[in-house]
Amino acid sequence: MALQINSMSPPALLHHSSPPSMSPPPPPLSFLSSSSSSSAYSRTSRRRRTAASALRTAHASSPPPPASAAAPAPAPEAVDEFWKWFRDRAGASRPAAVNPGFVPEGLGLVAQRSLSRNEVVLEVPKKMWIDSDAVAASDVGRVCSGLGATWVPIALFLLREEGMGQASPWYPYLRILPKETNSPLFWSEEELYQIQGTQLLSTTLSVKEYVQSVFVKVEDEVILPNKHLFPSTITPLDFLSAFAIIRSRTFSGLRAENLALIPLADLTNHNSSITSDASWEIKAKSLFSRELIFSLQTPVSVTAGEQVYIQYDLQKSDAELALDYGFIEMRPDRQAYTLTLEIAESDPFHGDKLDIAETNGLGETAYFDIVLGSSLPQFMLPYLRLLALGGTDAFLLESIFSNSIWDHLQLPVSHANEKRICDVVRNACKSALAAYITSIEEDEKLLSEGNLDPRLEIAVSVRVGEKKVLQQIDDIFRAREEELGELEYYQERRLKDLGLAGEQGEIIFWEPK
Ligand SMILES: C[S@@+](CC[C@H](N)C(=O)[O-])C[C@H]1O[C@@H](n2cnc3c(N)ncnc32)[C@H](O)[C@@H]1O
Repeated sequence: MALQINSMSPPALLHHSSPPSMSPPPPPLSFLSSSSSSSAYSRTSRRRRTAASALRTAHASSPPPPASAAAPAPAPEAVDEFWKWFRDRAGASRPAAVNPGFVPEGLGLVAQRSLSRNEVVLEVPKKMWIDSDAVAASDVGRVCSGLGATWVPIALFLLREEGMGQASPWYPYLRILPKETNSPLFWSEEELYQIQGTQLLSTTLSVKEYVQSVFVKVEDEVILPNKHLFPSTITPLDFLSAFAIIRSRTFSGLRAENLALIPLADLTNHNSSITSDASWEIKAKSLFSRELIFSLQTPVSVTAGEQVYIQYDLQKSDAELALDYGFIEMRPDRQAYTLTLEIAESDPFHGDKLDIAETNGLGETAYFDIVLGSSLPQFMLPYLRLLALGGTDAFLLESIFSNSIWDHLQLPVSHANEKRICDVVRNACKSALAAYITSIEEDEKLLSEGNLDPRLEIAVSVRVGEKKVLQQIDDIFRAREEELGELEYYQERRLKDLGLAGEQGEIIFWEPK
C-alpha cells in the first residue's frame, strides 16, 4: 500500500524490484533488504579462501569439487565439448588465457597463465551471442515479434533450441547451462517459508507472478500455434527457469534491448573483493572490421590456475543479488531496505503535493533505499514532511510558497508534522518487524553456528539484514521523537527572520518609541 501519511495510516513500505529490462511493472511489495553480522562475514571470507585453494587443481576434465552451486555440475566431457565448440566457432587459434573449469561456484574461468590487471582474457564475436538479432534471424524470431521485453524472445529461443537436443547448433552451450541457481525463484514452499515477512519474498512472488502472466500470453500466442517449433510441452516452470537463467547470466549494463547471453563470458563468477564495475566492453573486432566483439578484461592480476572474477554489480543489495544470481555477500553495505512512500490519492492536497514533488525531481511514489549503517537518503525527510503536511500547516501549500516550500521542508515544519512522521514510520517498522518468523538474535545464532545449507544461509542473512535496517529506521525516528520538544519549527524560524523572536525563541515585543 501507499504511505497515506495524512490519514495517519501505516506507510507503504513497498519494495521495488530489479533490472529494468526484465523486471515486472513496479509491484506493490513491502520492505526489501538483506544482511549480515561480522561473524557471518568472516565465514564468507573463509569460504572464499577455501574456494581459491580448490581452484588450483581445477580444469575441465577434473571431477567437480563440492560446489556452492545449486545445480549439479555438467559432466567433464560436456565442458570439453563446449570448449571445442566455442573455439571452433570463434575461430580461435592462439592458446587461450582462460579455460572453462570446475570451481566452487559451478563452472568458472580459470587462468592458464599469469594475467596482469586489465589484460583481455577473452573475446566473443557477436555471431556467438544469443541476443535480439540472433533471435530475429531464427525460426522463433519469425513468430514472436512484438512480444515486448527482449528477454521473452530470448527465453523462447532457448526453449526451442533446448527442445531440438543435439540437432541444435547451440547444443554444446545449452548443455553446460545450469538448470537452476539458488535464487528464491527456484525455492520450494518450505524454503520460501524461511523468508516469510521479507521484502525478498514479496519481490520473489511478484516476479514469479509477472513471469507467469507473460507465459500465459506467450503460450497462447506463440507456443501453441507453432507446434512445429515447440513440439514438446513447455511448462510455466520451464519458462520461469529460462527467465531466471537469462537473468543470472547477463551482464549488468547489457539490459533492455541490449540483453544478450554471451557464451564463455557468462562463465565469469563474482567476487566481492573486486570493486570496479566495468570489466568488459563491446567494440569492433579490429580497426578495419565492423564485426563486434565482447571483450572481457580481468579487473585484477591473476596467477595461473586461479579463477578470473568480476564484480557483478556494486549497487545491488544482498536481496537483489539473491534474487538475480542466487548468492549473497553478507556485507553491511549490501543490507538495504527499500521504503516506498506515496502521496495518497485520497489526500485532500494530492494535486498540490504532487506538483511540489515533481518540481523537485520526485513523483507520486518515491523509493528510498536505506542501507545498514548509513544515514537516511537525502530527500526522505523532506518528502515525508510533504506527505504529512495538513491541518494548520496546510497554508504552506499555497501558491505564494511555491518557490520556497521545498526549502522549508528541509527543516522541521511543525511539532505536529514531525510527530506524525515519527508515528507513521515507527508504526510501520513495528508491524513490518512483527511479520518475520524469527528474531535478530535467533538469526545471528544460526549464522554463527555455520554449516547452513546455501539457501537457508541466504534466507537467514536476508531476513536478519532487513530486520536490522528496520530496527535502525525505528531507532532514528525514536531518537527524533525524543527531541521533538527541542527542534526549531517553521513559525519560530519565521519570527526570527522577521526579528520578532530571540535566539531562544522568546517573543520580542515591538515597542513604539
Ligand atoms: C554468470 S553465471 C557464472 C557461471 C556459473 N558459475 C556457471 O556454472 O555457469 C552466474 C551464476 O554463477 C554462480 N555464482 C557466480 N558467482 C558466485 C559467487 N561469488 N558465489 C556463489 N555463486 C556464484 C551463481 O549461481 C550465479 O547465478
